[in-house]
Amino acid sequence: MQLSHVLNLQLKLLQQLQLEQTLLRFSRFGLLFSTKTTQQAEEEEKEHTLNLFVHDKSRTMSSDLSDYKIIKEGEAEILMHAKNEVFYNKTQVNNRDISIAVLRTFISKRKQEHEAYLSKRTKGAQKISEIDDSSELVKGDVPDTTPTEDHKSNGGCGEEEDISPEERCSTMEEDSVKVTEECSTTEGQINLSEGKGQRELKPPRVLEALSASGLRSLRYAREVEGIGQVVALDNDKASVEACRRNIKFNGSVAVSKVESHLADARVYMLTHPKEFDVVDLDPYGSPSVFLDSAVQSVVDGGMLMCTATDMAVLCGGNGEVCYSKYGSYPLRGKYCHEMALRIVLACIESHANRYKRYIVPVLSVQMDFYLRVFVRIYTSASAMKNTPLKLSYVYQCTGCDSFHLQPIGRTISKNTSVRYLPGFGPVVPQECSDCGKKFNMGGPIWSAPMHDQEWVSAILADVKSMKERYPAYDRISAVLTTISEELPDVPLFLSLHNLCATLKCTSPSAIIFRSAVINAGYRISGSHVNPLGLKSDAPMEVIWDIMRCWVKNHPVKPQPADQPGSIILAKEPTLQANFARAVASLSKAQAKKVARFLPNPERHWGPKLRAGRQITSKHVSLLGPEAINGVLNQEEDEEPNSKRPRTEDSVTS
Ligand SMILES: C[S@@+](CC[C@H](N)C(=O)[O-])C[C@H]1O[C@@H](n2cnc3c(N)ncnc32)[C@H](O)[C@@H]1O
Ligand SMILES: [Zn+2]
Repeated sequence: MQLSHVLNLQLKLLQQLQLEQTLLRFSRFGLLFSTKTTQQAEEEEKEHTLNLFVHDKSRTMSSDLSDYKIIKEGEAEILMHAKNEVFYNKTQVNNRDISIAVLRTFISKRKQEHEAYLSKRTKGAQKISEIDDSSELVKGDVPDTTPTEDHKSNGGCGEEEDISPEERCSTMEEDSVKVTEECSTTEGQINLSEGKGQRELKPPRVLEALSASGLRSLRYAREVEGIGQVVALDNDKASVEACRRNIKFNGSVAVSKVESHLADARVYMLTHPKEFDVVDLDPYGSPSVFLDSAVQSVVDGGMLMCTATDMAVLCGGNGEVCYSKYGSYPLRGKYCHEMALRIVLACIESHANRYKRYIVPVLSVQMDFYLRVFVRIYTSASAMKNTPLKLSYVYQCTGCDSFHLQPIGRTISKNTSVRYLPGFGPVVPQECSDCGKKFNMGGPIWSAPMHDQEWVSAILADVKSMKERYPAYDRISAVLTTISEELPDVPLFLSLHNLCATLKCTSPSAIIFRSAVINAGYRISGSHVNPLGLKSDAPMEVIWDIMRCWVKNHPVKPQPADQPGSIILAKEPTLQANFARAVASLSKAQAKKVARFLPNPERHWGPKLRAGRQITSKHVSLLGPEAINGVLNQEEDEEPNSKRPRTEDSVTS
């Protein structure tokens, strides 16, 4: 809707309400105590904001209202300058919708955990009281189990003693600790109100560290029930100005909940340690420079939400750049988008470990042109020792599609103690046992689960229960459905097309291949990052045996003997593959014909540049070739789709 049209409507409304103008007003933009309906009051607030905006001489943008339009996403509305469309990136609606869904689930889980904590404490208190009664103590001697304000909470650790978990853990031997994790924070336990165990659970405080025009913060404040204060930061003056205007434009709920600051997010987060239940990082490009301060700003049991749009870097375009930013080497396999997720998770874990903290991923999504991870953060020097068990290097064969994971650490358990040791290696010989070629080594990556399937089900159920509240419902429910069916304990995936390209054979259908894997006694699933990706716990030699059997029935043309495919096919299979269709060869969603992958809703569905910058071919690493092609093709006035590569996203299930 045009802004002038909105203004006209609002002015008409104002004339009708002239008599009511003398009604009490608590603050310029605050609550109205009047006979007006809430909607009328909100409309008036908007008009007031617009008037102030028009007469405000200090703003940096044009005062011609026709230069602005109102953008509505979810329940939030923002004013956007026509010349600065970077203030609104429509493609990020999926990102914001998923974040809202995770936030809703976080609030409900946090409440459940708090209730469980309280009931545990009450039972504990009763027990102590019984013991004390039986030992004939006077009433006043019964210890008070209510956590005090001064008590140092560690998400449940160290509640009984006035000793920090760090202190407790530092008294332990270096590589041998009790299995009973005295210091570890039970996953799922939460910080109670800013690190101080309290009976009352305060609404969660959210920090949107890189907020731009504040759309995300406004959506959080207006759409997520039970949310507390939302702090929106940006180091760009025009963005903060826009954000403040938008807060006012969104009425009293937004005004009371969202505050905007001009600040460098890194400084702000460092100076607000363990203060926010949720920290949201949504940068242009890489989040790497924000991670160290972000992991420190989250309360124990709180959540870090983090976007990365530098997919070209994370996917191996410039391996050395990725290493410098994230501390991991990417590989250019078909699984590179999942590897990107796992590189970011490993990087966050590494920053968390510096502060005796560790992460528990609840959801990791790669979609459109970016990735987004949602991890909870806990403090425990003891649990942190498990980090090397959750990280692996990846050996990727340069000749065939084989890959192998090399865990960084291992443990030996004896009675009640665990010894932490370096991993055995190498897990592969110098030359690939399938095709004889050498390996590239990438990583380290996060090789533990990157989603918590219980969370995924809860998020999906929540999304389905309020379809109309998610503008990107179709897309996010499809992605969440596919994630809910991913094998949780199998990092990375195979590409059936690549296997066939190596052997130069025709491809079996996914159902036939899946059946053969299942019939051989292994598990197999899809992957949300690639409609053609197949996750399986079957070892590579089993996969190649299945393919050898397939080629026996579907012969290939003779190839030079030194080709990887020829070397693989020269060996006889030790396993007799059974291609009979297995019941589980279709996932539940596939069987029910539930959408798992959706095409992009429109052309040029991609990222945007910082305010004021023009897209050129130099931006390929930030935006990806698709977006670049789109813009450059448009510039050249060519048919925009003519040069665009067909993306995997555009394949429907
Ligand atoms: C991609 S935009 C954020 C979009 C927003 N989260 C949303 O959903 O609409 C990234 C923002 O980060 C801001 N930014 C970059 N570096 C920053 C820093 N060090 N501190 C604070 N803000 C920063 C930029 O000015 C920009 O507005
Ligand atoms: Zn090989």
